Amino acid sequence: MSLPSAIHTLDKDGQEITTIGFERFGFDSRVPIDVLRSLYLKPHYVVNTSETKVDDLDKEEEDKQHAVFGQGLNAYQSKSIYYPETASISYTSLTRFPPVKLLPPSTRKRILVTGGAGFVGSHLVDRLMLLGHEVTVLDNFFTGSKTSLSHWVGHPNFEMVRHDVVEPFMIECDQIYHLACPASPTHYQFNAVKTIKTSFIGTLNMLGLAKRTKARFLISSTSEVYGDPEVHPQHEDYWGHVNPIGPRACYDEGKRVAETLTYGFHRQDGVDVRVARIFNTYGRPMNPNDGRVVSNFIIQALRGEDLTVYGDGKQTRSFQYIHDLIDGLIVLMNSNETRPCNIGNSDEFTIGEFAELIRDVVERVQQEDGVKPVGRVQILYNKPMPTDDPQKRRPDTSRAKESLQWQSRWTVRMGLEEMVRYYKAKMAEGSL
Ligand SMILES: O=c1ccn([C@@H]2O[C@H](COP(=O)(O)OP(=O)(O)O[C@H]3OC[C@@H](O)[C@H](O)[C@H]3O)[C@@H](O)[C@H]2O)c(=O)[nH]1
Repeated sequence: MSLPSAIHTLDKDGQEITTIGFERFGFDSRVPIDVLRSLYLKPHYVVNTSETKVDDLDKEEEDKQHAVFGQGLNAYQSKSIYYPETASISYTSLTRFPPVKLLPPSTRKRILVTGGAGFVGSHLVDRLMLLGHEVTVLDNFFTGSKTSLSHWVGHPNFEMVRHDVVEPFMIECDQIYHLACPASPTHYQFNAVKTIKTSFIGTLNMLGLAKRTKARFLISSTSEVYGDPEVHPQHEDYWGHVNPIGPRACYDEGKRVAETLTYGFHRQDGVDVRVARIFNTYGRPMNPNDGRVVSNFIIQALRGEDLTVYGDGKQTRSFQYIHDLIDGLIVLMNSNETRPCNIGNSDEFTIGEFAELIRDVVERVQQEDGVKPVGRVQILYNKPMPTDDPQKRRPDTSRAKESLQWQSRWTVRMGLEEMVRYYKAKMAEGSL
């Protein structure tokens, strides 16, 4: 089989990205990008009809799709085979796990990741596993999915537990990445009381665990703690402008109280803490139905539907690709920085400009793949602005630069191209 040409990704300085991660603060987080892609860009479903045999699909279509991203690397994924005639599905298991680093016990860490089956969590877990650590994932699967980590199930370094962090959990560990909480406005507003309970009680439980085990504790906070900011760009010293009773408050105020708790345990009990304030992040496997702007616009453009901008489209956001965020989280965890740290990309767009960029990227990818456009999708400005939607948002990342020597490497366009290709492949499979 002839392989489609591999994707070359250039960073902001025009250098090809072949490896992700850094060696910093005595912790080496580098892994080849192709190995990571072979895990997260693999199509999930193979559709099996009476005309096609599963074996043919495995060898031909799936490997071809996969090779675009993985440069011919073997796929380390279980498969989900869908039989439309009987509306049933069968799952295959792995015969071999992706190779992980062999670390001596002195450097191998026992790491707990709450929300590890979610969008950010699953990328973090892939990275920590490949680096050779022992990883335990807690997830209640409200927004996370088991399939995002199915390639690790059964691995001796990996455990996945269905658990809701609002209940206490006991385990011996060295580091805790506490990510559990729905993050898209649609999901976190679905059950506001549950969201604030997750941030408050869930964080209280995990800090209690960190205190008992003396584990280092990192919480994923958010740019939403700045609310609808009156200071631009947002530096960590800015206290924010949040409506405490509005529809976003369950998330904003939940994360603010989670930060307060974190520093309470730090001052009172000496818990070793790290606080990442995460700005808008995108990438696969962002839930295509979670309502966030990046997945909405990409899917609309791929389907030939008009793009729905809320309000006048003059509100701004700054989007970072998932790999930059994971680099930032790992560097922060292993640094000595105990103050809150913004992790984001400072390239700022109005949402109107961003809609144009996505339309452009989708058209370019379609052209490269020889797809004839039926017509140009339109950008519509006739939807109401959601209540309390922040008017502008851009991180001041000077603290991360100075203290972590971290800054984003991915251009927004490069990340979007990878994501567009992934969703396009999923649509071609019929699984989106
Ligand atoms: O279809 C859409 C979706 C969204 N939007 C707009 O696009 C902007 C971004 O919206 P998103 O829902 O993607 O994300 P928001 O910035 O509102 O919230 C996010 O903030 C940071 C993170 O903590 C969370 O991921 C999320 O809460 C908003 O102004 C929104 O009104 C559209 O114009 N059209």
